[in-house]
Amino acid sequence: MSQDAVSSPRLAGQELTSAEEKRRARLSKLAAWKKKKEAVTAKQPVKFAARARPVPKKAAKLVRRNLLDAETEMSAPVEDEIHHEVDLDKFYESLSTDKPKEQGTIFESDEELGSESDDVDQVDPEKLLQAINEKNKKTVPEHPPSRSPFAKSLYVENSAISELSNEEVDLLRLKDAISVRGKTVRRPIVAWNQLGLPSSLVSVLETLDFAAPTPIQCESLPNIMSGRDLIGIAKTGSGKTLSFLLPLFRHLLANPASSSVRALVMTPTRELAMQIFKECQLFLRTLNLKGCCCYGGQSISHQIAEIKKGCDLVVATPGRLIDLLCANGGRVLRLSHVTYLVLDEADRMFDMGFEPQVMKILKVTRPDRQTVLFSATFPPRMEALARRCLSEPVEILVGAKNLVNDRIEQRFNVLEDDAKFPKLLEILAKFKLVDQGKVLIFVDRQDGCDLLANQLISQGYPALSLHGGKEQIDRDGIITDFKNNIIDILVATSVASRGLDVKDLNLIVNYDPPSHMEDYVHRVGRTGRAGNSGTSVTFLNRHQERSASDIVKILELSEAAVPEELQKMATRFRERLRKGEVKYGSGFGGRGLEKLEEIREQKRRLDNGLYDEDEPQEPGNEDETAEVSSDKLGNFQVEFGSTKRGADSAIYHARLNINDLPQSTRWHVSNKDNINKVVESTSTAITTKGRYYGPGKEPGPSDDPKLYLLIEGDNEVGVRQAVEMLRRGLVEGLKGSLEERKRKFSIV
Ligand SMILES: Nc1ncnc2c1ncn2[C@@H]1O[C@H](COP(=O)(O)OP(=O)(O)OP(=O)(O)O)[C@@H](O)[C@H]1O
Repeated sequence: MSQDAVSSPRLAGQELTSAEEKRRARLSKLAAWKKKKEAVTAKQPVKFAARARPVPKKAAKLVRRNLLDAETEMSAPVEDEIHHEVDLDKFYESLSTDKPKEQGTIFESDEELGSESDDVDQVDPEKLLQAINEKNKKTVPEHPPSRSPFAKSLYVENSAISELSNEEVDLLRLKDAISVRGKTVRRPIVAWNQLGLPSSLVSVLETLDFAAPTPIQCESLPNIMSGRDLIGIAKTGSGKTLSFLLPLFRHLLANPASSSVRALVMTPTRELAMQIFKECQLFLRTLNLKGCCCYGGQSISHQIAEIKKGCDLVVATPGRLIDLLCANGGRVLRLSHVTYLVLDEADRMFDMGFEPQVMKILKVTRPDRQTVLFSATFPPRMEALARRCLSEPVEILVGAKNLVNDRIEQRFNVLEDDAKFPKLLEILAKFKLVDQGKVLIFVDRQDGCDLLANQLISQGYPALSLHGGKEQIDRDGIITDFKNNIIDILVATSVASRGLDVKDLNLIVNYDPPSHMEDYVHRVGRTGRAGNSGTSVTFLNRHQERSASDIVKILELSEAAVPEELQKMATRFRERLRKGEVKYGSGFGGRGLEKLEEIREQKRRLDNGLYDEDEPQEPGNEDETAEVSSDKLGNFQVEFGSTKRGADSAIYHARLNINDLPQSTRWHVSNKDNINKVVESTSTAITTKGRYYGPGKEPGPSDDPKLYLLIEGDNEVGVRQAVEMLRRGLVEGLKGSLEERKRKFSIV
């Protein structure tokens, strides 16, 4: 497709000159979109298939909304939970005006931004790449950090704890399989009253009515309240949130009020940010403090207004936080007074693409701040990165890393794909006979998510679906409805796997097994929380031996029983390992385990014909580093376009040529996990097309084209976001190749 075929998001024939004109055009586009959506919504007849059981009135209404969402959402502007929704749009705007980008414009709302995507397709791909790189170099406005003294050592050990012998302390830790590391680690407490809290915080704890602290709280609270940086790893549902919130509010109380934000909690997802902020409410009310929750998909102007009123605490996702920090030249939000910082679900936070954002944010907080980091899973590769943000941290590990809570009964069904739905119905029927609790069903794709929810509805099980392709307002509403018992079955992608704390959620079904084992731990960890028990059922087909092998490893590490069938699959997989047919590796670390993902990916690529015989098949073995130079970036060619689908709708696409990139970079950008993340976040479909042609080879007129990724979506914003995410993967891949090269040449 040529550049001429590129669709322009501009209104035809109009040359928009002023920002105000452009703004009006965006608003009118948005209004047209909304009108269209309303019209579609009003027209859709809602049909329910024969019901096996009556559907409650309110639930039926919600289910109807769910159905309608599934039908209309494709035309909605899609935003992801963490990404640069505002940044990217600002960037597009800067391209269209061809002026140096001003830092920190205040935008009207995210919706407006979502529809703003001028002119980028008019730009030469190389210029585009160059400009995106420029954007990435953009710095968050810095302000001199506050130098006013603050107190962080706020803990005096209770005499009952001091009197314990070292052996008694060891025994306490042994009981809960706790390991601690670090200089002068505090002894654990065993009761709330050993924390020496001020009466206002005691009254909050009384309201919460938690009889005793959980193991992670026992260990982390004395250390954090002593002012130490801390890495806390504990199972899902073990009370990590209070482990960082209680010291946070203790810290705020102990230090003088300020007109600036003093404490910051960063979380990877919007849902988690909302949930944590909800947990803050009781503290904020009781202590007469102010907080603000900032995440994408919500009106930024509302958040700006809240911040301007003055906030002691901000709970935020990194992408939106950066937007706020840049807004109005840095005059809206400053973090130069932040003395207490939390990174929740830290491993995800450092996951692909988010590290630079987190680092930028950390850079504009006080360097002498206290930083704490919590997660249930923490792959070894994240540790070094995390340590860069903390100073001499105490490390607390409750139980073994990456293990499933032992209050969760883990069941497995090995079955053919077409037997999955009948089995699900059977499980639901049995569950509903004996349990009034809620059910969360995980699938791996957004379309599968809507489909399964609708299939369940047709069988008389009112269900909602939740995934990254839904508008934020719907996502919020769906979670609220699920939490408030309006609906008791939720079908979701892994967007709901982390942090979600829903009472009486007693059954998790992995309708599709998760691709990462960390994700397995988080998914099943939505049940069996706060000392309750729960059940998880995971469906696998007999070809998913690798997943079986990983799960068996988790079960073995957790000292849980391993079902015979699963064991057989794992044994078969390990047998193939021994024969050298596959190599092993997994998210659970260990030097020999690192490469599994790559090997799986390599096989998939071979199956898909991504390599030809001329090309070395083991990534990293060949010396391709000579290829890696900055001018290689010029090969990152993107072609945007659209095809009309009807009078007023179109399918948007982008074609990203990857054939001529270095092999490991191509690998990095197009590996399954990366693609899944992008698809999940942007509601696009991504397919590998064409065929690989080695250096110097070109396709003939009747040959398949060179290898490329085809990104398709119902809205342009999603397609462009997908391209941006892939581009980030590409840059990482290039960096990786260069680092690899450095390593190769520095070892003597
Ligand atoms: N000391 C306690 N006693 C009883 N319940 C508690 C205690 N502390 C926290 N809880 C409750 O336990 C539940 C799980 O806590 P929380 O959400 O903090 O878990 P988590 O470890 O952060 O889980 P995840 O890793 O899945 O995010 C919440 O409903 C919380 O209110």
